[in-house]
Amino acid sequence: MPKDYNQIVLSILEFVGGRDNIKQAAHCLTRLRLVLKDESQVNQAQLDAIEVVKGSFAAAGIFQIVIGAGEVEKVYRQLLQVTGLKQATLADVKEEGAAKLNPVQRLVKILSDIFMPILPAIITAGLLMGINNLIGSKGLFIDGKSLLDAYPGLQGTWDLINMMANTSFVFLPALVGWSATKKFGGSEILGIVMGLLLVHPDLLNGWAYGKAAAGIGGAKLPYFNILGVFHFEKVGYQGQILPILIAAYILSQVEGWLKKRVPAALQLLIVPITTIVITGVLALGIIGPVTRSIGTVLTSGIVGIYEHVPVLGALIFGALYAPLVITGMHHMFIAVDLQLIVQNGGTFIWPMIALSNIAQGSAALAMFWVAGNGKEKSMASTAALSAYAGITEPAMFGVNLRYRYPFYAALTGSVAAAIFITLNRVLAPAIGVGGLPAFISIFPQNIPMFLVGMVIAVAVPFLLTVAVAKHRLLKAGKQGAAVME
Ligand SMILES: OC[C@H]1O[C@H](O[C@H]2O[C@H](CO)[C@@H](O)[C@H](O)[C@H]2O)[C@H](O)[C@@H](O)[C@@H]1O
Repeated sequence: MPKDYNQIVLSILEFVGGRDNIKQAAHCLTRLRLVLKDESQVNQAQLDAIEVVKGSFAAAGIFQIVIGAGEVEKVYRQLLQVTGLKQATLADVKEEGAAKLNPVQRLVKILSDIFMPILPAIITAGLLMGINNLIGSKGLFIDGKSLLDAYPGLQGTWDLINMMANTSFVFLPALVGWSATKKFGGSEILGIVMGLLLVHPDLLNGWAYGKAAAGIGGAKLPYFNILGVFHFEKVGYQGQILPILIAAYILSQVEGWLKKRVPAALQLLIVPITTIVITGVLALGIIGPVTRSIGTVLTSGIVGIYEHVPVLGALIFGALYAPLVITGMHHMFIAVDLQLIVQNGGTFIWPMIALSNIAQGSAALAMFWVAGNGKEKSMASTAALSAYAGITEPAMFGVNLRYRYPFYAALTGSVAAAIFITLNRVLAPAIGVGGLPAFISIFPQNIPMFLVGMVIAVAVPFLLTVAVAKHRLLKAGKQGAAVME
């Protein structure tokens, strides 16, 4: 029987507090996103019981109703018709939602919004680095030798892959500069220039900073001497994110301030050059050195937790990462990962992220195994595949959260795997695909322990989910329905 979308919309309206409680409405691929005046008016139990609703939650100031791909547009169209609300874009709704956040939530959201667009570049680097690791590691395929030692003809290919892999890391400030100025409302091209300035070849390469600062082997820090009055370090910020984040914010402010004051006819002549010179001097003279020190302190703090209370850290992260993905704020961890890679030589966070994603995939796979009907089965298999490739939303919203127990099983597996790899000091030199291919982006000497972690992340959620499903079947004595309740 065809669905009555008019009735569905009327029910949704009733349980979100009526038409008057909705400020704005948009939709994404699977969810209806509402900015509500008062979220306490929502009757969530009744809302979730509506035929097409697969779940609902509030995150980042937006009330999200999971409906599913294809169907959500129909509900949205009907909602606009019934309520007379104006069509809004996701960006409009996000902006409106952000106004409701507290300062910490807002900061997390800003970081997430900045790092999400550069993810493809970073993952490409992680995958290429992984391939290079495999070719260059001794004893991985041949006793005491790397593939490179055994087949020297691979050297040229290895060098080329290495260069491609490094590119996003060496020029990371330019990527962040683009994304951050975009977020802060400045000119993206000036953000890119500012990022490139911070890694200019005339500056001492940032990777050599420690050696030069400590005077190892007679190395010295070079300085800019500005008219004999100011002296500041002539050092680059390769792979660093804090200096460009702050510089991009200041650049956007300076540019915005100037644009409001300089007559339109003179703007191109005056605004970009003044913006770049002011921000460039501040970036190299103050922001860079200060944020380098802040970065060192923050990294030491995170590494300190990892060193002193590894189990607690892994437990919290393993359990909270997936819920954070639900809110969409998880991309801020890219910033933490990058900071750890540059200052700690590797990240212990991203390997846990990959295992958390795998755990969600395995719970969905178990639902595929136990699901009775064709539609549920196909949904669960597609969702599991997607999570194994690093994208967990279909598994979480489409399967695991709908039935809850697979989600808890996935969290249990994620925690167990996170504790295991943390105790075994698994580190990654880069961020790769956070799913089954993740192992190639782990330091070669840590790959065996990471693979054990992967087995845990696959087996625990799968077995737990199947066990609970079978238990429900036994209790209910009928196929399908009990599993899917
Ligand atoms: O943090 C690096 C990872 O980023 C992506 O995964 C994360 O975002 C996905 C989309 O929101 C989400 O489904 C996943 O659970 C998050 O870990 C990327 O897909 C991963 O490959 C990458 O390692």
